[in-house]
Amino acid sequence: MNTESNTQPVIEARQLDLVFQTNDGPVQALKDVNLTVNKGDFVSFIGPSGCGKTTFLRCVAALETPTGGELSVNGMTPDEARRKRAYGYVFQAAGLYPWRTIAKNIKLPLEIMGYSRDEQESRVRNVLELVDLEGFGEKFPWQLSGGMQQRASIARALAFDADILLMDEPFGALDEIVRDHLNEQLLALWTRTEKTIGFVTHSIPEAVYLSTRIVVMSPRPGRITDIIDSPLPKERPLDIRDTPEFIEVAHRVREGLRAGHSDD
Ligand SMILES: Nc1ncnc2c1ncn2[C@@H]1O[C@H](COP(=O)(O)OP(=O)(O)OP(=O)(O)O)[C@@H](O)[C@H]1O
Repeated sequence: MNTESNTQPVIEARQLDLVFQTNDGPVQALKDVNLTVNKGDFVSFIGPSGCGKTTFLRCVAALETPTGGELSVNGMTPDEARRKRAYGYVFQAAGLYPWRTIAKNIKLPLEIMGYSRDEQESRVRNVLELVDLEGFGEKFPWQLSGGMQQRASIARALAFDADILLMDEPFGALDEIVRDHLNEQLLALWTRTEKTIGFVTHSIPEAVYLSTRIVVMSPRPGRITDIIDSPLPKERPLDIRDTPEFIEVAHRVREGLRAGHSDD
């Protein structure tokens, strides 16, 4: 693999702050967040509820505006990056329209953007194949299992072929066996497409299994307590979770989470 492409910054946050003004006073959701995500990284954000994981992802997607510091996405402001369709966003709930088929759900943003019919068709075929849902385009969301719906929503996020994929706890609501399977498929997709992925999770094994870097966060105010570069190889069968290397990384994440708590 080309190591140069690995050090090309895609997301850069410097001294990022975000304070929400609420009726109960200001809430500091992010404080002094410094992070560089390089091209092709798989970065997980882990931390207790309220530590700012979603807020950080939403800042990258220009859905929130930081109140301090700097943030760039592909060398642009998040707003510019959004206009250039630099990323796809996957939410915790699949969020598919029940009255549209899977193919038509994936097509919707492409229709809005004015892609030709042929282009829409070929993109839908492509992304359905990427998430292993060939042949399901004409089904309605309710005809698919929860895991398949989530894969369809990943397909929709991939339809623009953006090189960044932002995923906010996409598998949080699924049972462990389905989640394991989706984790394997997501890794295969990441290897195949070389996308840069930002992934929010509450699960230590999920973060360690998937990531090249793990960002451990703590709440009140939301900040980064540790950034772990994973020593695990890119090729990861599920049973890598039983190896000493995996257990050691998981241990460090747990320590980071504990350290964040003791500062409360
Ligand atoms: N629009 C908003 N207005 C006011 N406060 C907000 C808003 N969005 C988030 N917050 C607050 O900012 C903090 C960070 O929230 P955020 O959702 O980013 O945390 P999180 O780590 O993603 O949590 P979870 O794991 O529960 O999803 C929390 O204290 C939350 O209540």
